[in-house]
Amino acid sequence: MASNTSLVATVQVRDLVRRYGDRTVLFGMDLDIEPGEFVALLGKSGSGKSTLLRALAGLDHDVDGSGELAVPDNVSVVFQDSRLLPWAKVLDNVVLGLNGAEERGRRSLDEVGLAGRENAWPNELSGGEQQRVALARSLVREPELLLADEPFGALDALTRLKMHVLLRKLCAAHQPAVLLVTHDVDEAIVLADRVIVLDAGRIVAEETITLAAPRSAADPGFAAVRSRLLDALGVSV
Ligand SMILES: Nc1ncnc2c1ncn2[C@@H]1O[C@H](COP(=O)(O)OP(=O)(O)OP(=O)(O)O)[C@@H](O)[C@H]1O
Repeated sequence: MASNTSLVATVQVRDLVRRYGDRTVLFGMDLDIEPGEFVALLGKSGSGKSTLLRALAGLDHDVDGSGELAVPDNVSVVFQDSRLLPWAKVLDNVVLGLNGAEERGRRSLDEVGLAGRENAWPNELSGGEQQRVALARSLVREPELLLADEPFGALDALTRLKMHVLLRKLCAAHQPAVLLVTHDVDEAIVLADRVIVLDAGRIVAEETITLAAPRSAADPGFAAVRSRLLDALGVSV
């Protein structure tokens, strides 16, 4: 018998307006993110990307605005800096606030390639390793929605590429819906199912990425998507 259950979007944003004082930075935004969908958000500096992410994370109590937001209860956020507690060891950072989750925490550390580092202090890890811990801390909570604000922005190019591979693997395993804020057009194309371009608080372009895996910048299809996105960003090459 055919099922008539319809897919309910994990994120529903309707007519979202956000203002700092008398300055409007999001102008009536609409956005749906489906379960397990990976959406990347591109935009120039100041276009409103972090404001949108903070609204979805419920971290924007200081901002005026209106509109409707539906997000799941179980949301994890990863920022550019890992925000690990310096006085807690790696495993304790991962399972902070979760009772009896040590075994799950160990498995998460294993998944991000940090088995054996459970008892290290955060300052004994490289920047890339600290971001791996931040990912483990998010994913151990099995979020329905993962919000990531430039999570690889502070990493060197090689580490960033390794983190792309890791994030794809983790998303395939855990299937959260993802909203990734990034300045990096290639990162967006490599990782996302859909890329959205924001300009001055409005969505000005959207691309569904259908390139076959592994996605390579050498692929002509990749170059075509990149060129359209750069156009939308107002960058001529
Ligand atoms: N707390 C705040 N008070 C006043 N204005 C703010 C505040 N936070 C952000 N803004 C302004 O809102 C606009 C959008 O900021 P937002 O941080 O969302 O942009 P962004 O696209 O994430 O930029 P970036 O890529 O540089 O991080 C910017 O012009 C910024 O100056």
